[in-house]
Amino acid sequence: MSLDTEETVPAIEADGLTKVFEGPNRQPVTAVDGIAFRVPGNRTIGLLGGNGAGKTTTISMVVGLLLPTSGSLRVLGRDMVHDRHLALARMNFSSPYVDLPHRLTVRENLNIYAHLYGVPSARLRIEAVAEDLHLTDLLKRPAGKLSAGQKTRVSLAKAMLNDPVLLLLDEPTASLDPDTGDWVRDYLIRWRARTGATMFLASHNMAEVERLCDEVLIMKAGRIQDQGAPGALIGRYGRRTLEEVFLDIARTPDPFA
Ligand SMILES: Nc1ncnc2c1ncn2[C@@H]1O[C@H](COP(=O)(O)OP(=O)(O)OP(=O)(O)O)[C@@H](O)[C@H]1O
Repeated sequence: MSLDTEETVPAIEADGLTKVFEGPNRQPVTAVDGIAFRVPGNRTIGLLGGNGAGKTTTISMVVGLLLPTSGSLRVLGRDMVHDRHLALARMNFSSPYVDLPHRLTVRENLNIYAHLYGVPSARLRIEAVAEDLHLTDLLKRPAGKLSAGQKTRVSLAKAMLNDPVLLLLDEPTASLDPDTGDWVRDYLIRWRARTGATMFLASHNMAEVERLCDEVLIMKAGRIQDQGAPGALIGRYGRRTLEEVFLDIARTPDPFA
C-alpha cells in the first residue's frame, strides 16, 4: 500500500512483513501479521495502535533489532535481512525502553555511541547535541541517576549523534511533563524542517500525532487497519479528533479474531 506517489527511494518499504514470536507453552504469537506500507522521504509518519497491536515489534524490525519471520523490508533502499549494515549508519532510533549503562555518565554513554556510529569530532558533536537538547548540565551525571524524563531526552540526544536521515521514535515524549513534551515536539518539528529527514514514530498521544505527522498507520492485532492524513481520517470517520477515530477503530470488533 502506498502513502504517496513520489519517485524517490522510499525511507521504508514493507511488504507482507510478519513477525511470529514463541509465546507461553511454545504457542506462536503473531505480533505483526503480513503488513504492507511505504514511508516516503522527508515526511513524518505515525504508527498508532492499542497495547499489543504490534508497533514496537514493527519499529524493532525497521531498526534491525529483530529479524522478520517472513516478508520483505527495505529501509533507505537496503534489504534489512541481507544488507542492513548499509542502512543502519544513516538511521537512528530513540526509545524509552532502551536502558543506558547506569554507572557511566551521560557524556561517557554518548561518547560510546558516537564512536559506534563513527561520528567525526565526537566531543564537539556531543556538546552541540547536548546544547540543542538542553542537556549540557547533565553530561557529568551517571545515567542511572537521571529522572525518566531526563532519560528520554538523553535517548533523543543519542539518536541525533549521527545526523540520521531516518529517525525512528518509540513514544518520543513518554514520561515528559507537558511543558518539556511540548518543547521536544517543537524541537522535532524544527529538526525535521531543517534537515529534511524522515521520522517514523509510535505514540499513544493522539494530539502529538496530529501535530507532528503527515500520515498515520493505525495497527490492530498485528495488521494495518486504516491509514491516511490525520485530517482526512477525522473527516472520513465523521469525528472531531484523531483520538475519536482511534477509539472507533479500537472498539470495532476484529473480523479476524
Ligand atoms: N519477545 C516477545 N516474545 C513473545 N511475544 C512478544 C514478544 N514481544 C512482543 N510480543 C507480543 O507481540 C504482540 C505485539 O507486541 P508489541 O510490543 O509490538 O505491541 P505494541 O503495539 O508496541 O504495544 P504497546 O503499546 O503496549 O507498547 C503482543 O501480543 C506481545 O505480547
